[in-house]
Amino acid sequence: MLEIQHFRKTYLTGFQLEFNSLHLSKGIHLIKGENGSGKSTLLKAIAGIHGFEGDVVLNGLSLKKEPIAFRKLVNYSEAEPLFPEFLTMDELIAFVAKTKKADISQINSLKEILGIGDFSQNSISTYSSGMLKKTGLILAFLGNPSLIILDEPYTTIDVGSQKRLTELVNRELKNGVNFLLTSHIADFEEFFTYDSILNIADGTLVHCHE
Ligand SMILES: Nc1ncnc2c1ncn2[C@@H]1O[C@H](COP(=O)(O)OP(=O)(O)OP(=O)(O)O)[C@@H](O)[C@H]1O
Repeated sequence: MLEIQHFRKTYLTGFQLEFNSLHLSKGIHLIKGENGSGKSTLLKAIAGIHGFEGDVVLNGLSLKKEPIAFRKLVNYSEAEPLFPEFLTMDELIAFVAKTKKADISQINSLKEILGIGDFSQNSISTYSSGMLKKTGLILAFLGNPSLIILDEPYTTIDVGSQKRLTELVNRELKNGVNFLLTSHIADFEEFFTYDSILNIADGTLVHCHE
């Protein structure tokens, strides 16, 4: 499903993440690592959000050679999402739904699963951290992505929403969607049957088990 070749990302601060190759099969994969180890850095690179050396290939499509087609297949939810404060969730959803070709029934279903209610009509400036996270999560499921990247999806959302999010991920897995996740929650590894677990430490990435 996903191939990463000759990956290197260096920040001006001196932090570097580097590995030669990674192959992930279809399914769901977990990336673990201590604070500051580089999990978000890797996810943002795979999502095509920031530059890096090397290439990422999803279902045969190269991020470097076919960036627009690649990005159409990948959806991403940030660990701590930030959105323009003057917009409402509904306006953000409408914009992303258009680019991702999502229909109204999918939007309504995602809003119900995450317990949004009428809150989506309010401007983002009024949102709690949980509501901000839910906004990012809804955007990440819109359309028909091949890969959904969720960075710390369970942080800040309530227990009921966590449970329904787990059911949603499992449902989409059955529909053939692939997932790449990170989490700090201790019992998170029990939530899913992972196809592989990876660990980032000392500036590199290794498979823990498959
Ligand atoms: N835009 C940036 N510019 C410079 N350094 C950065 C930038 N983003 C991240 N870093 C640094 O890169 C390293 C890895 O950060 P990253 O956010 O990828 O870690 P993480 O594993 O996701 O951490 P956490 O578990 O705390 O979310 C850290 O040392 C961080 O300070």
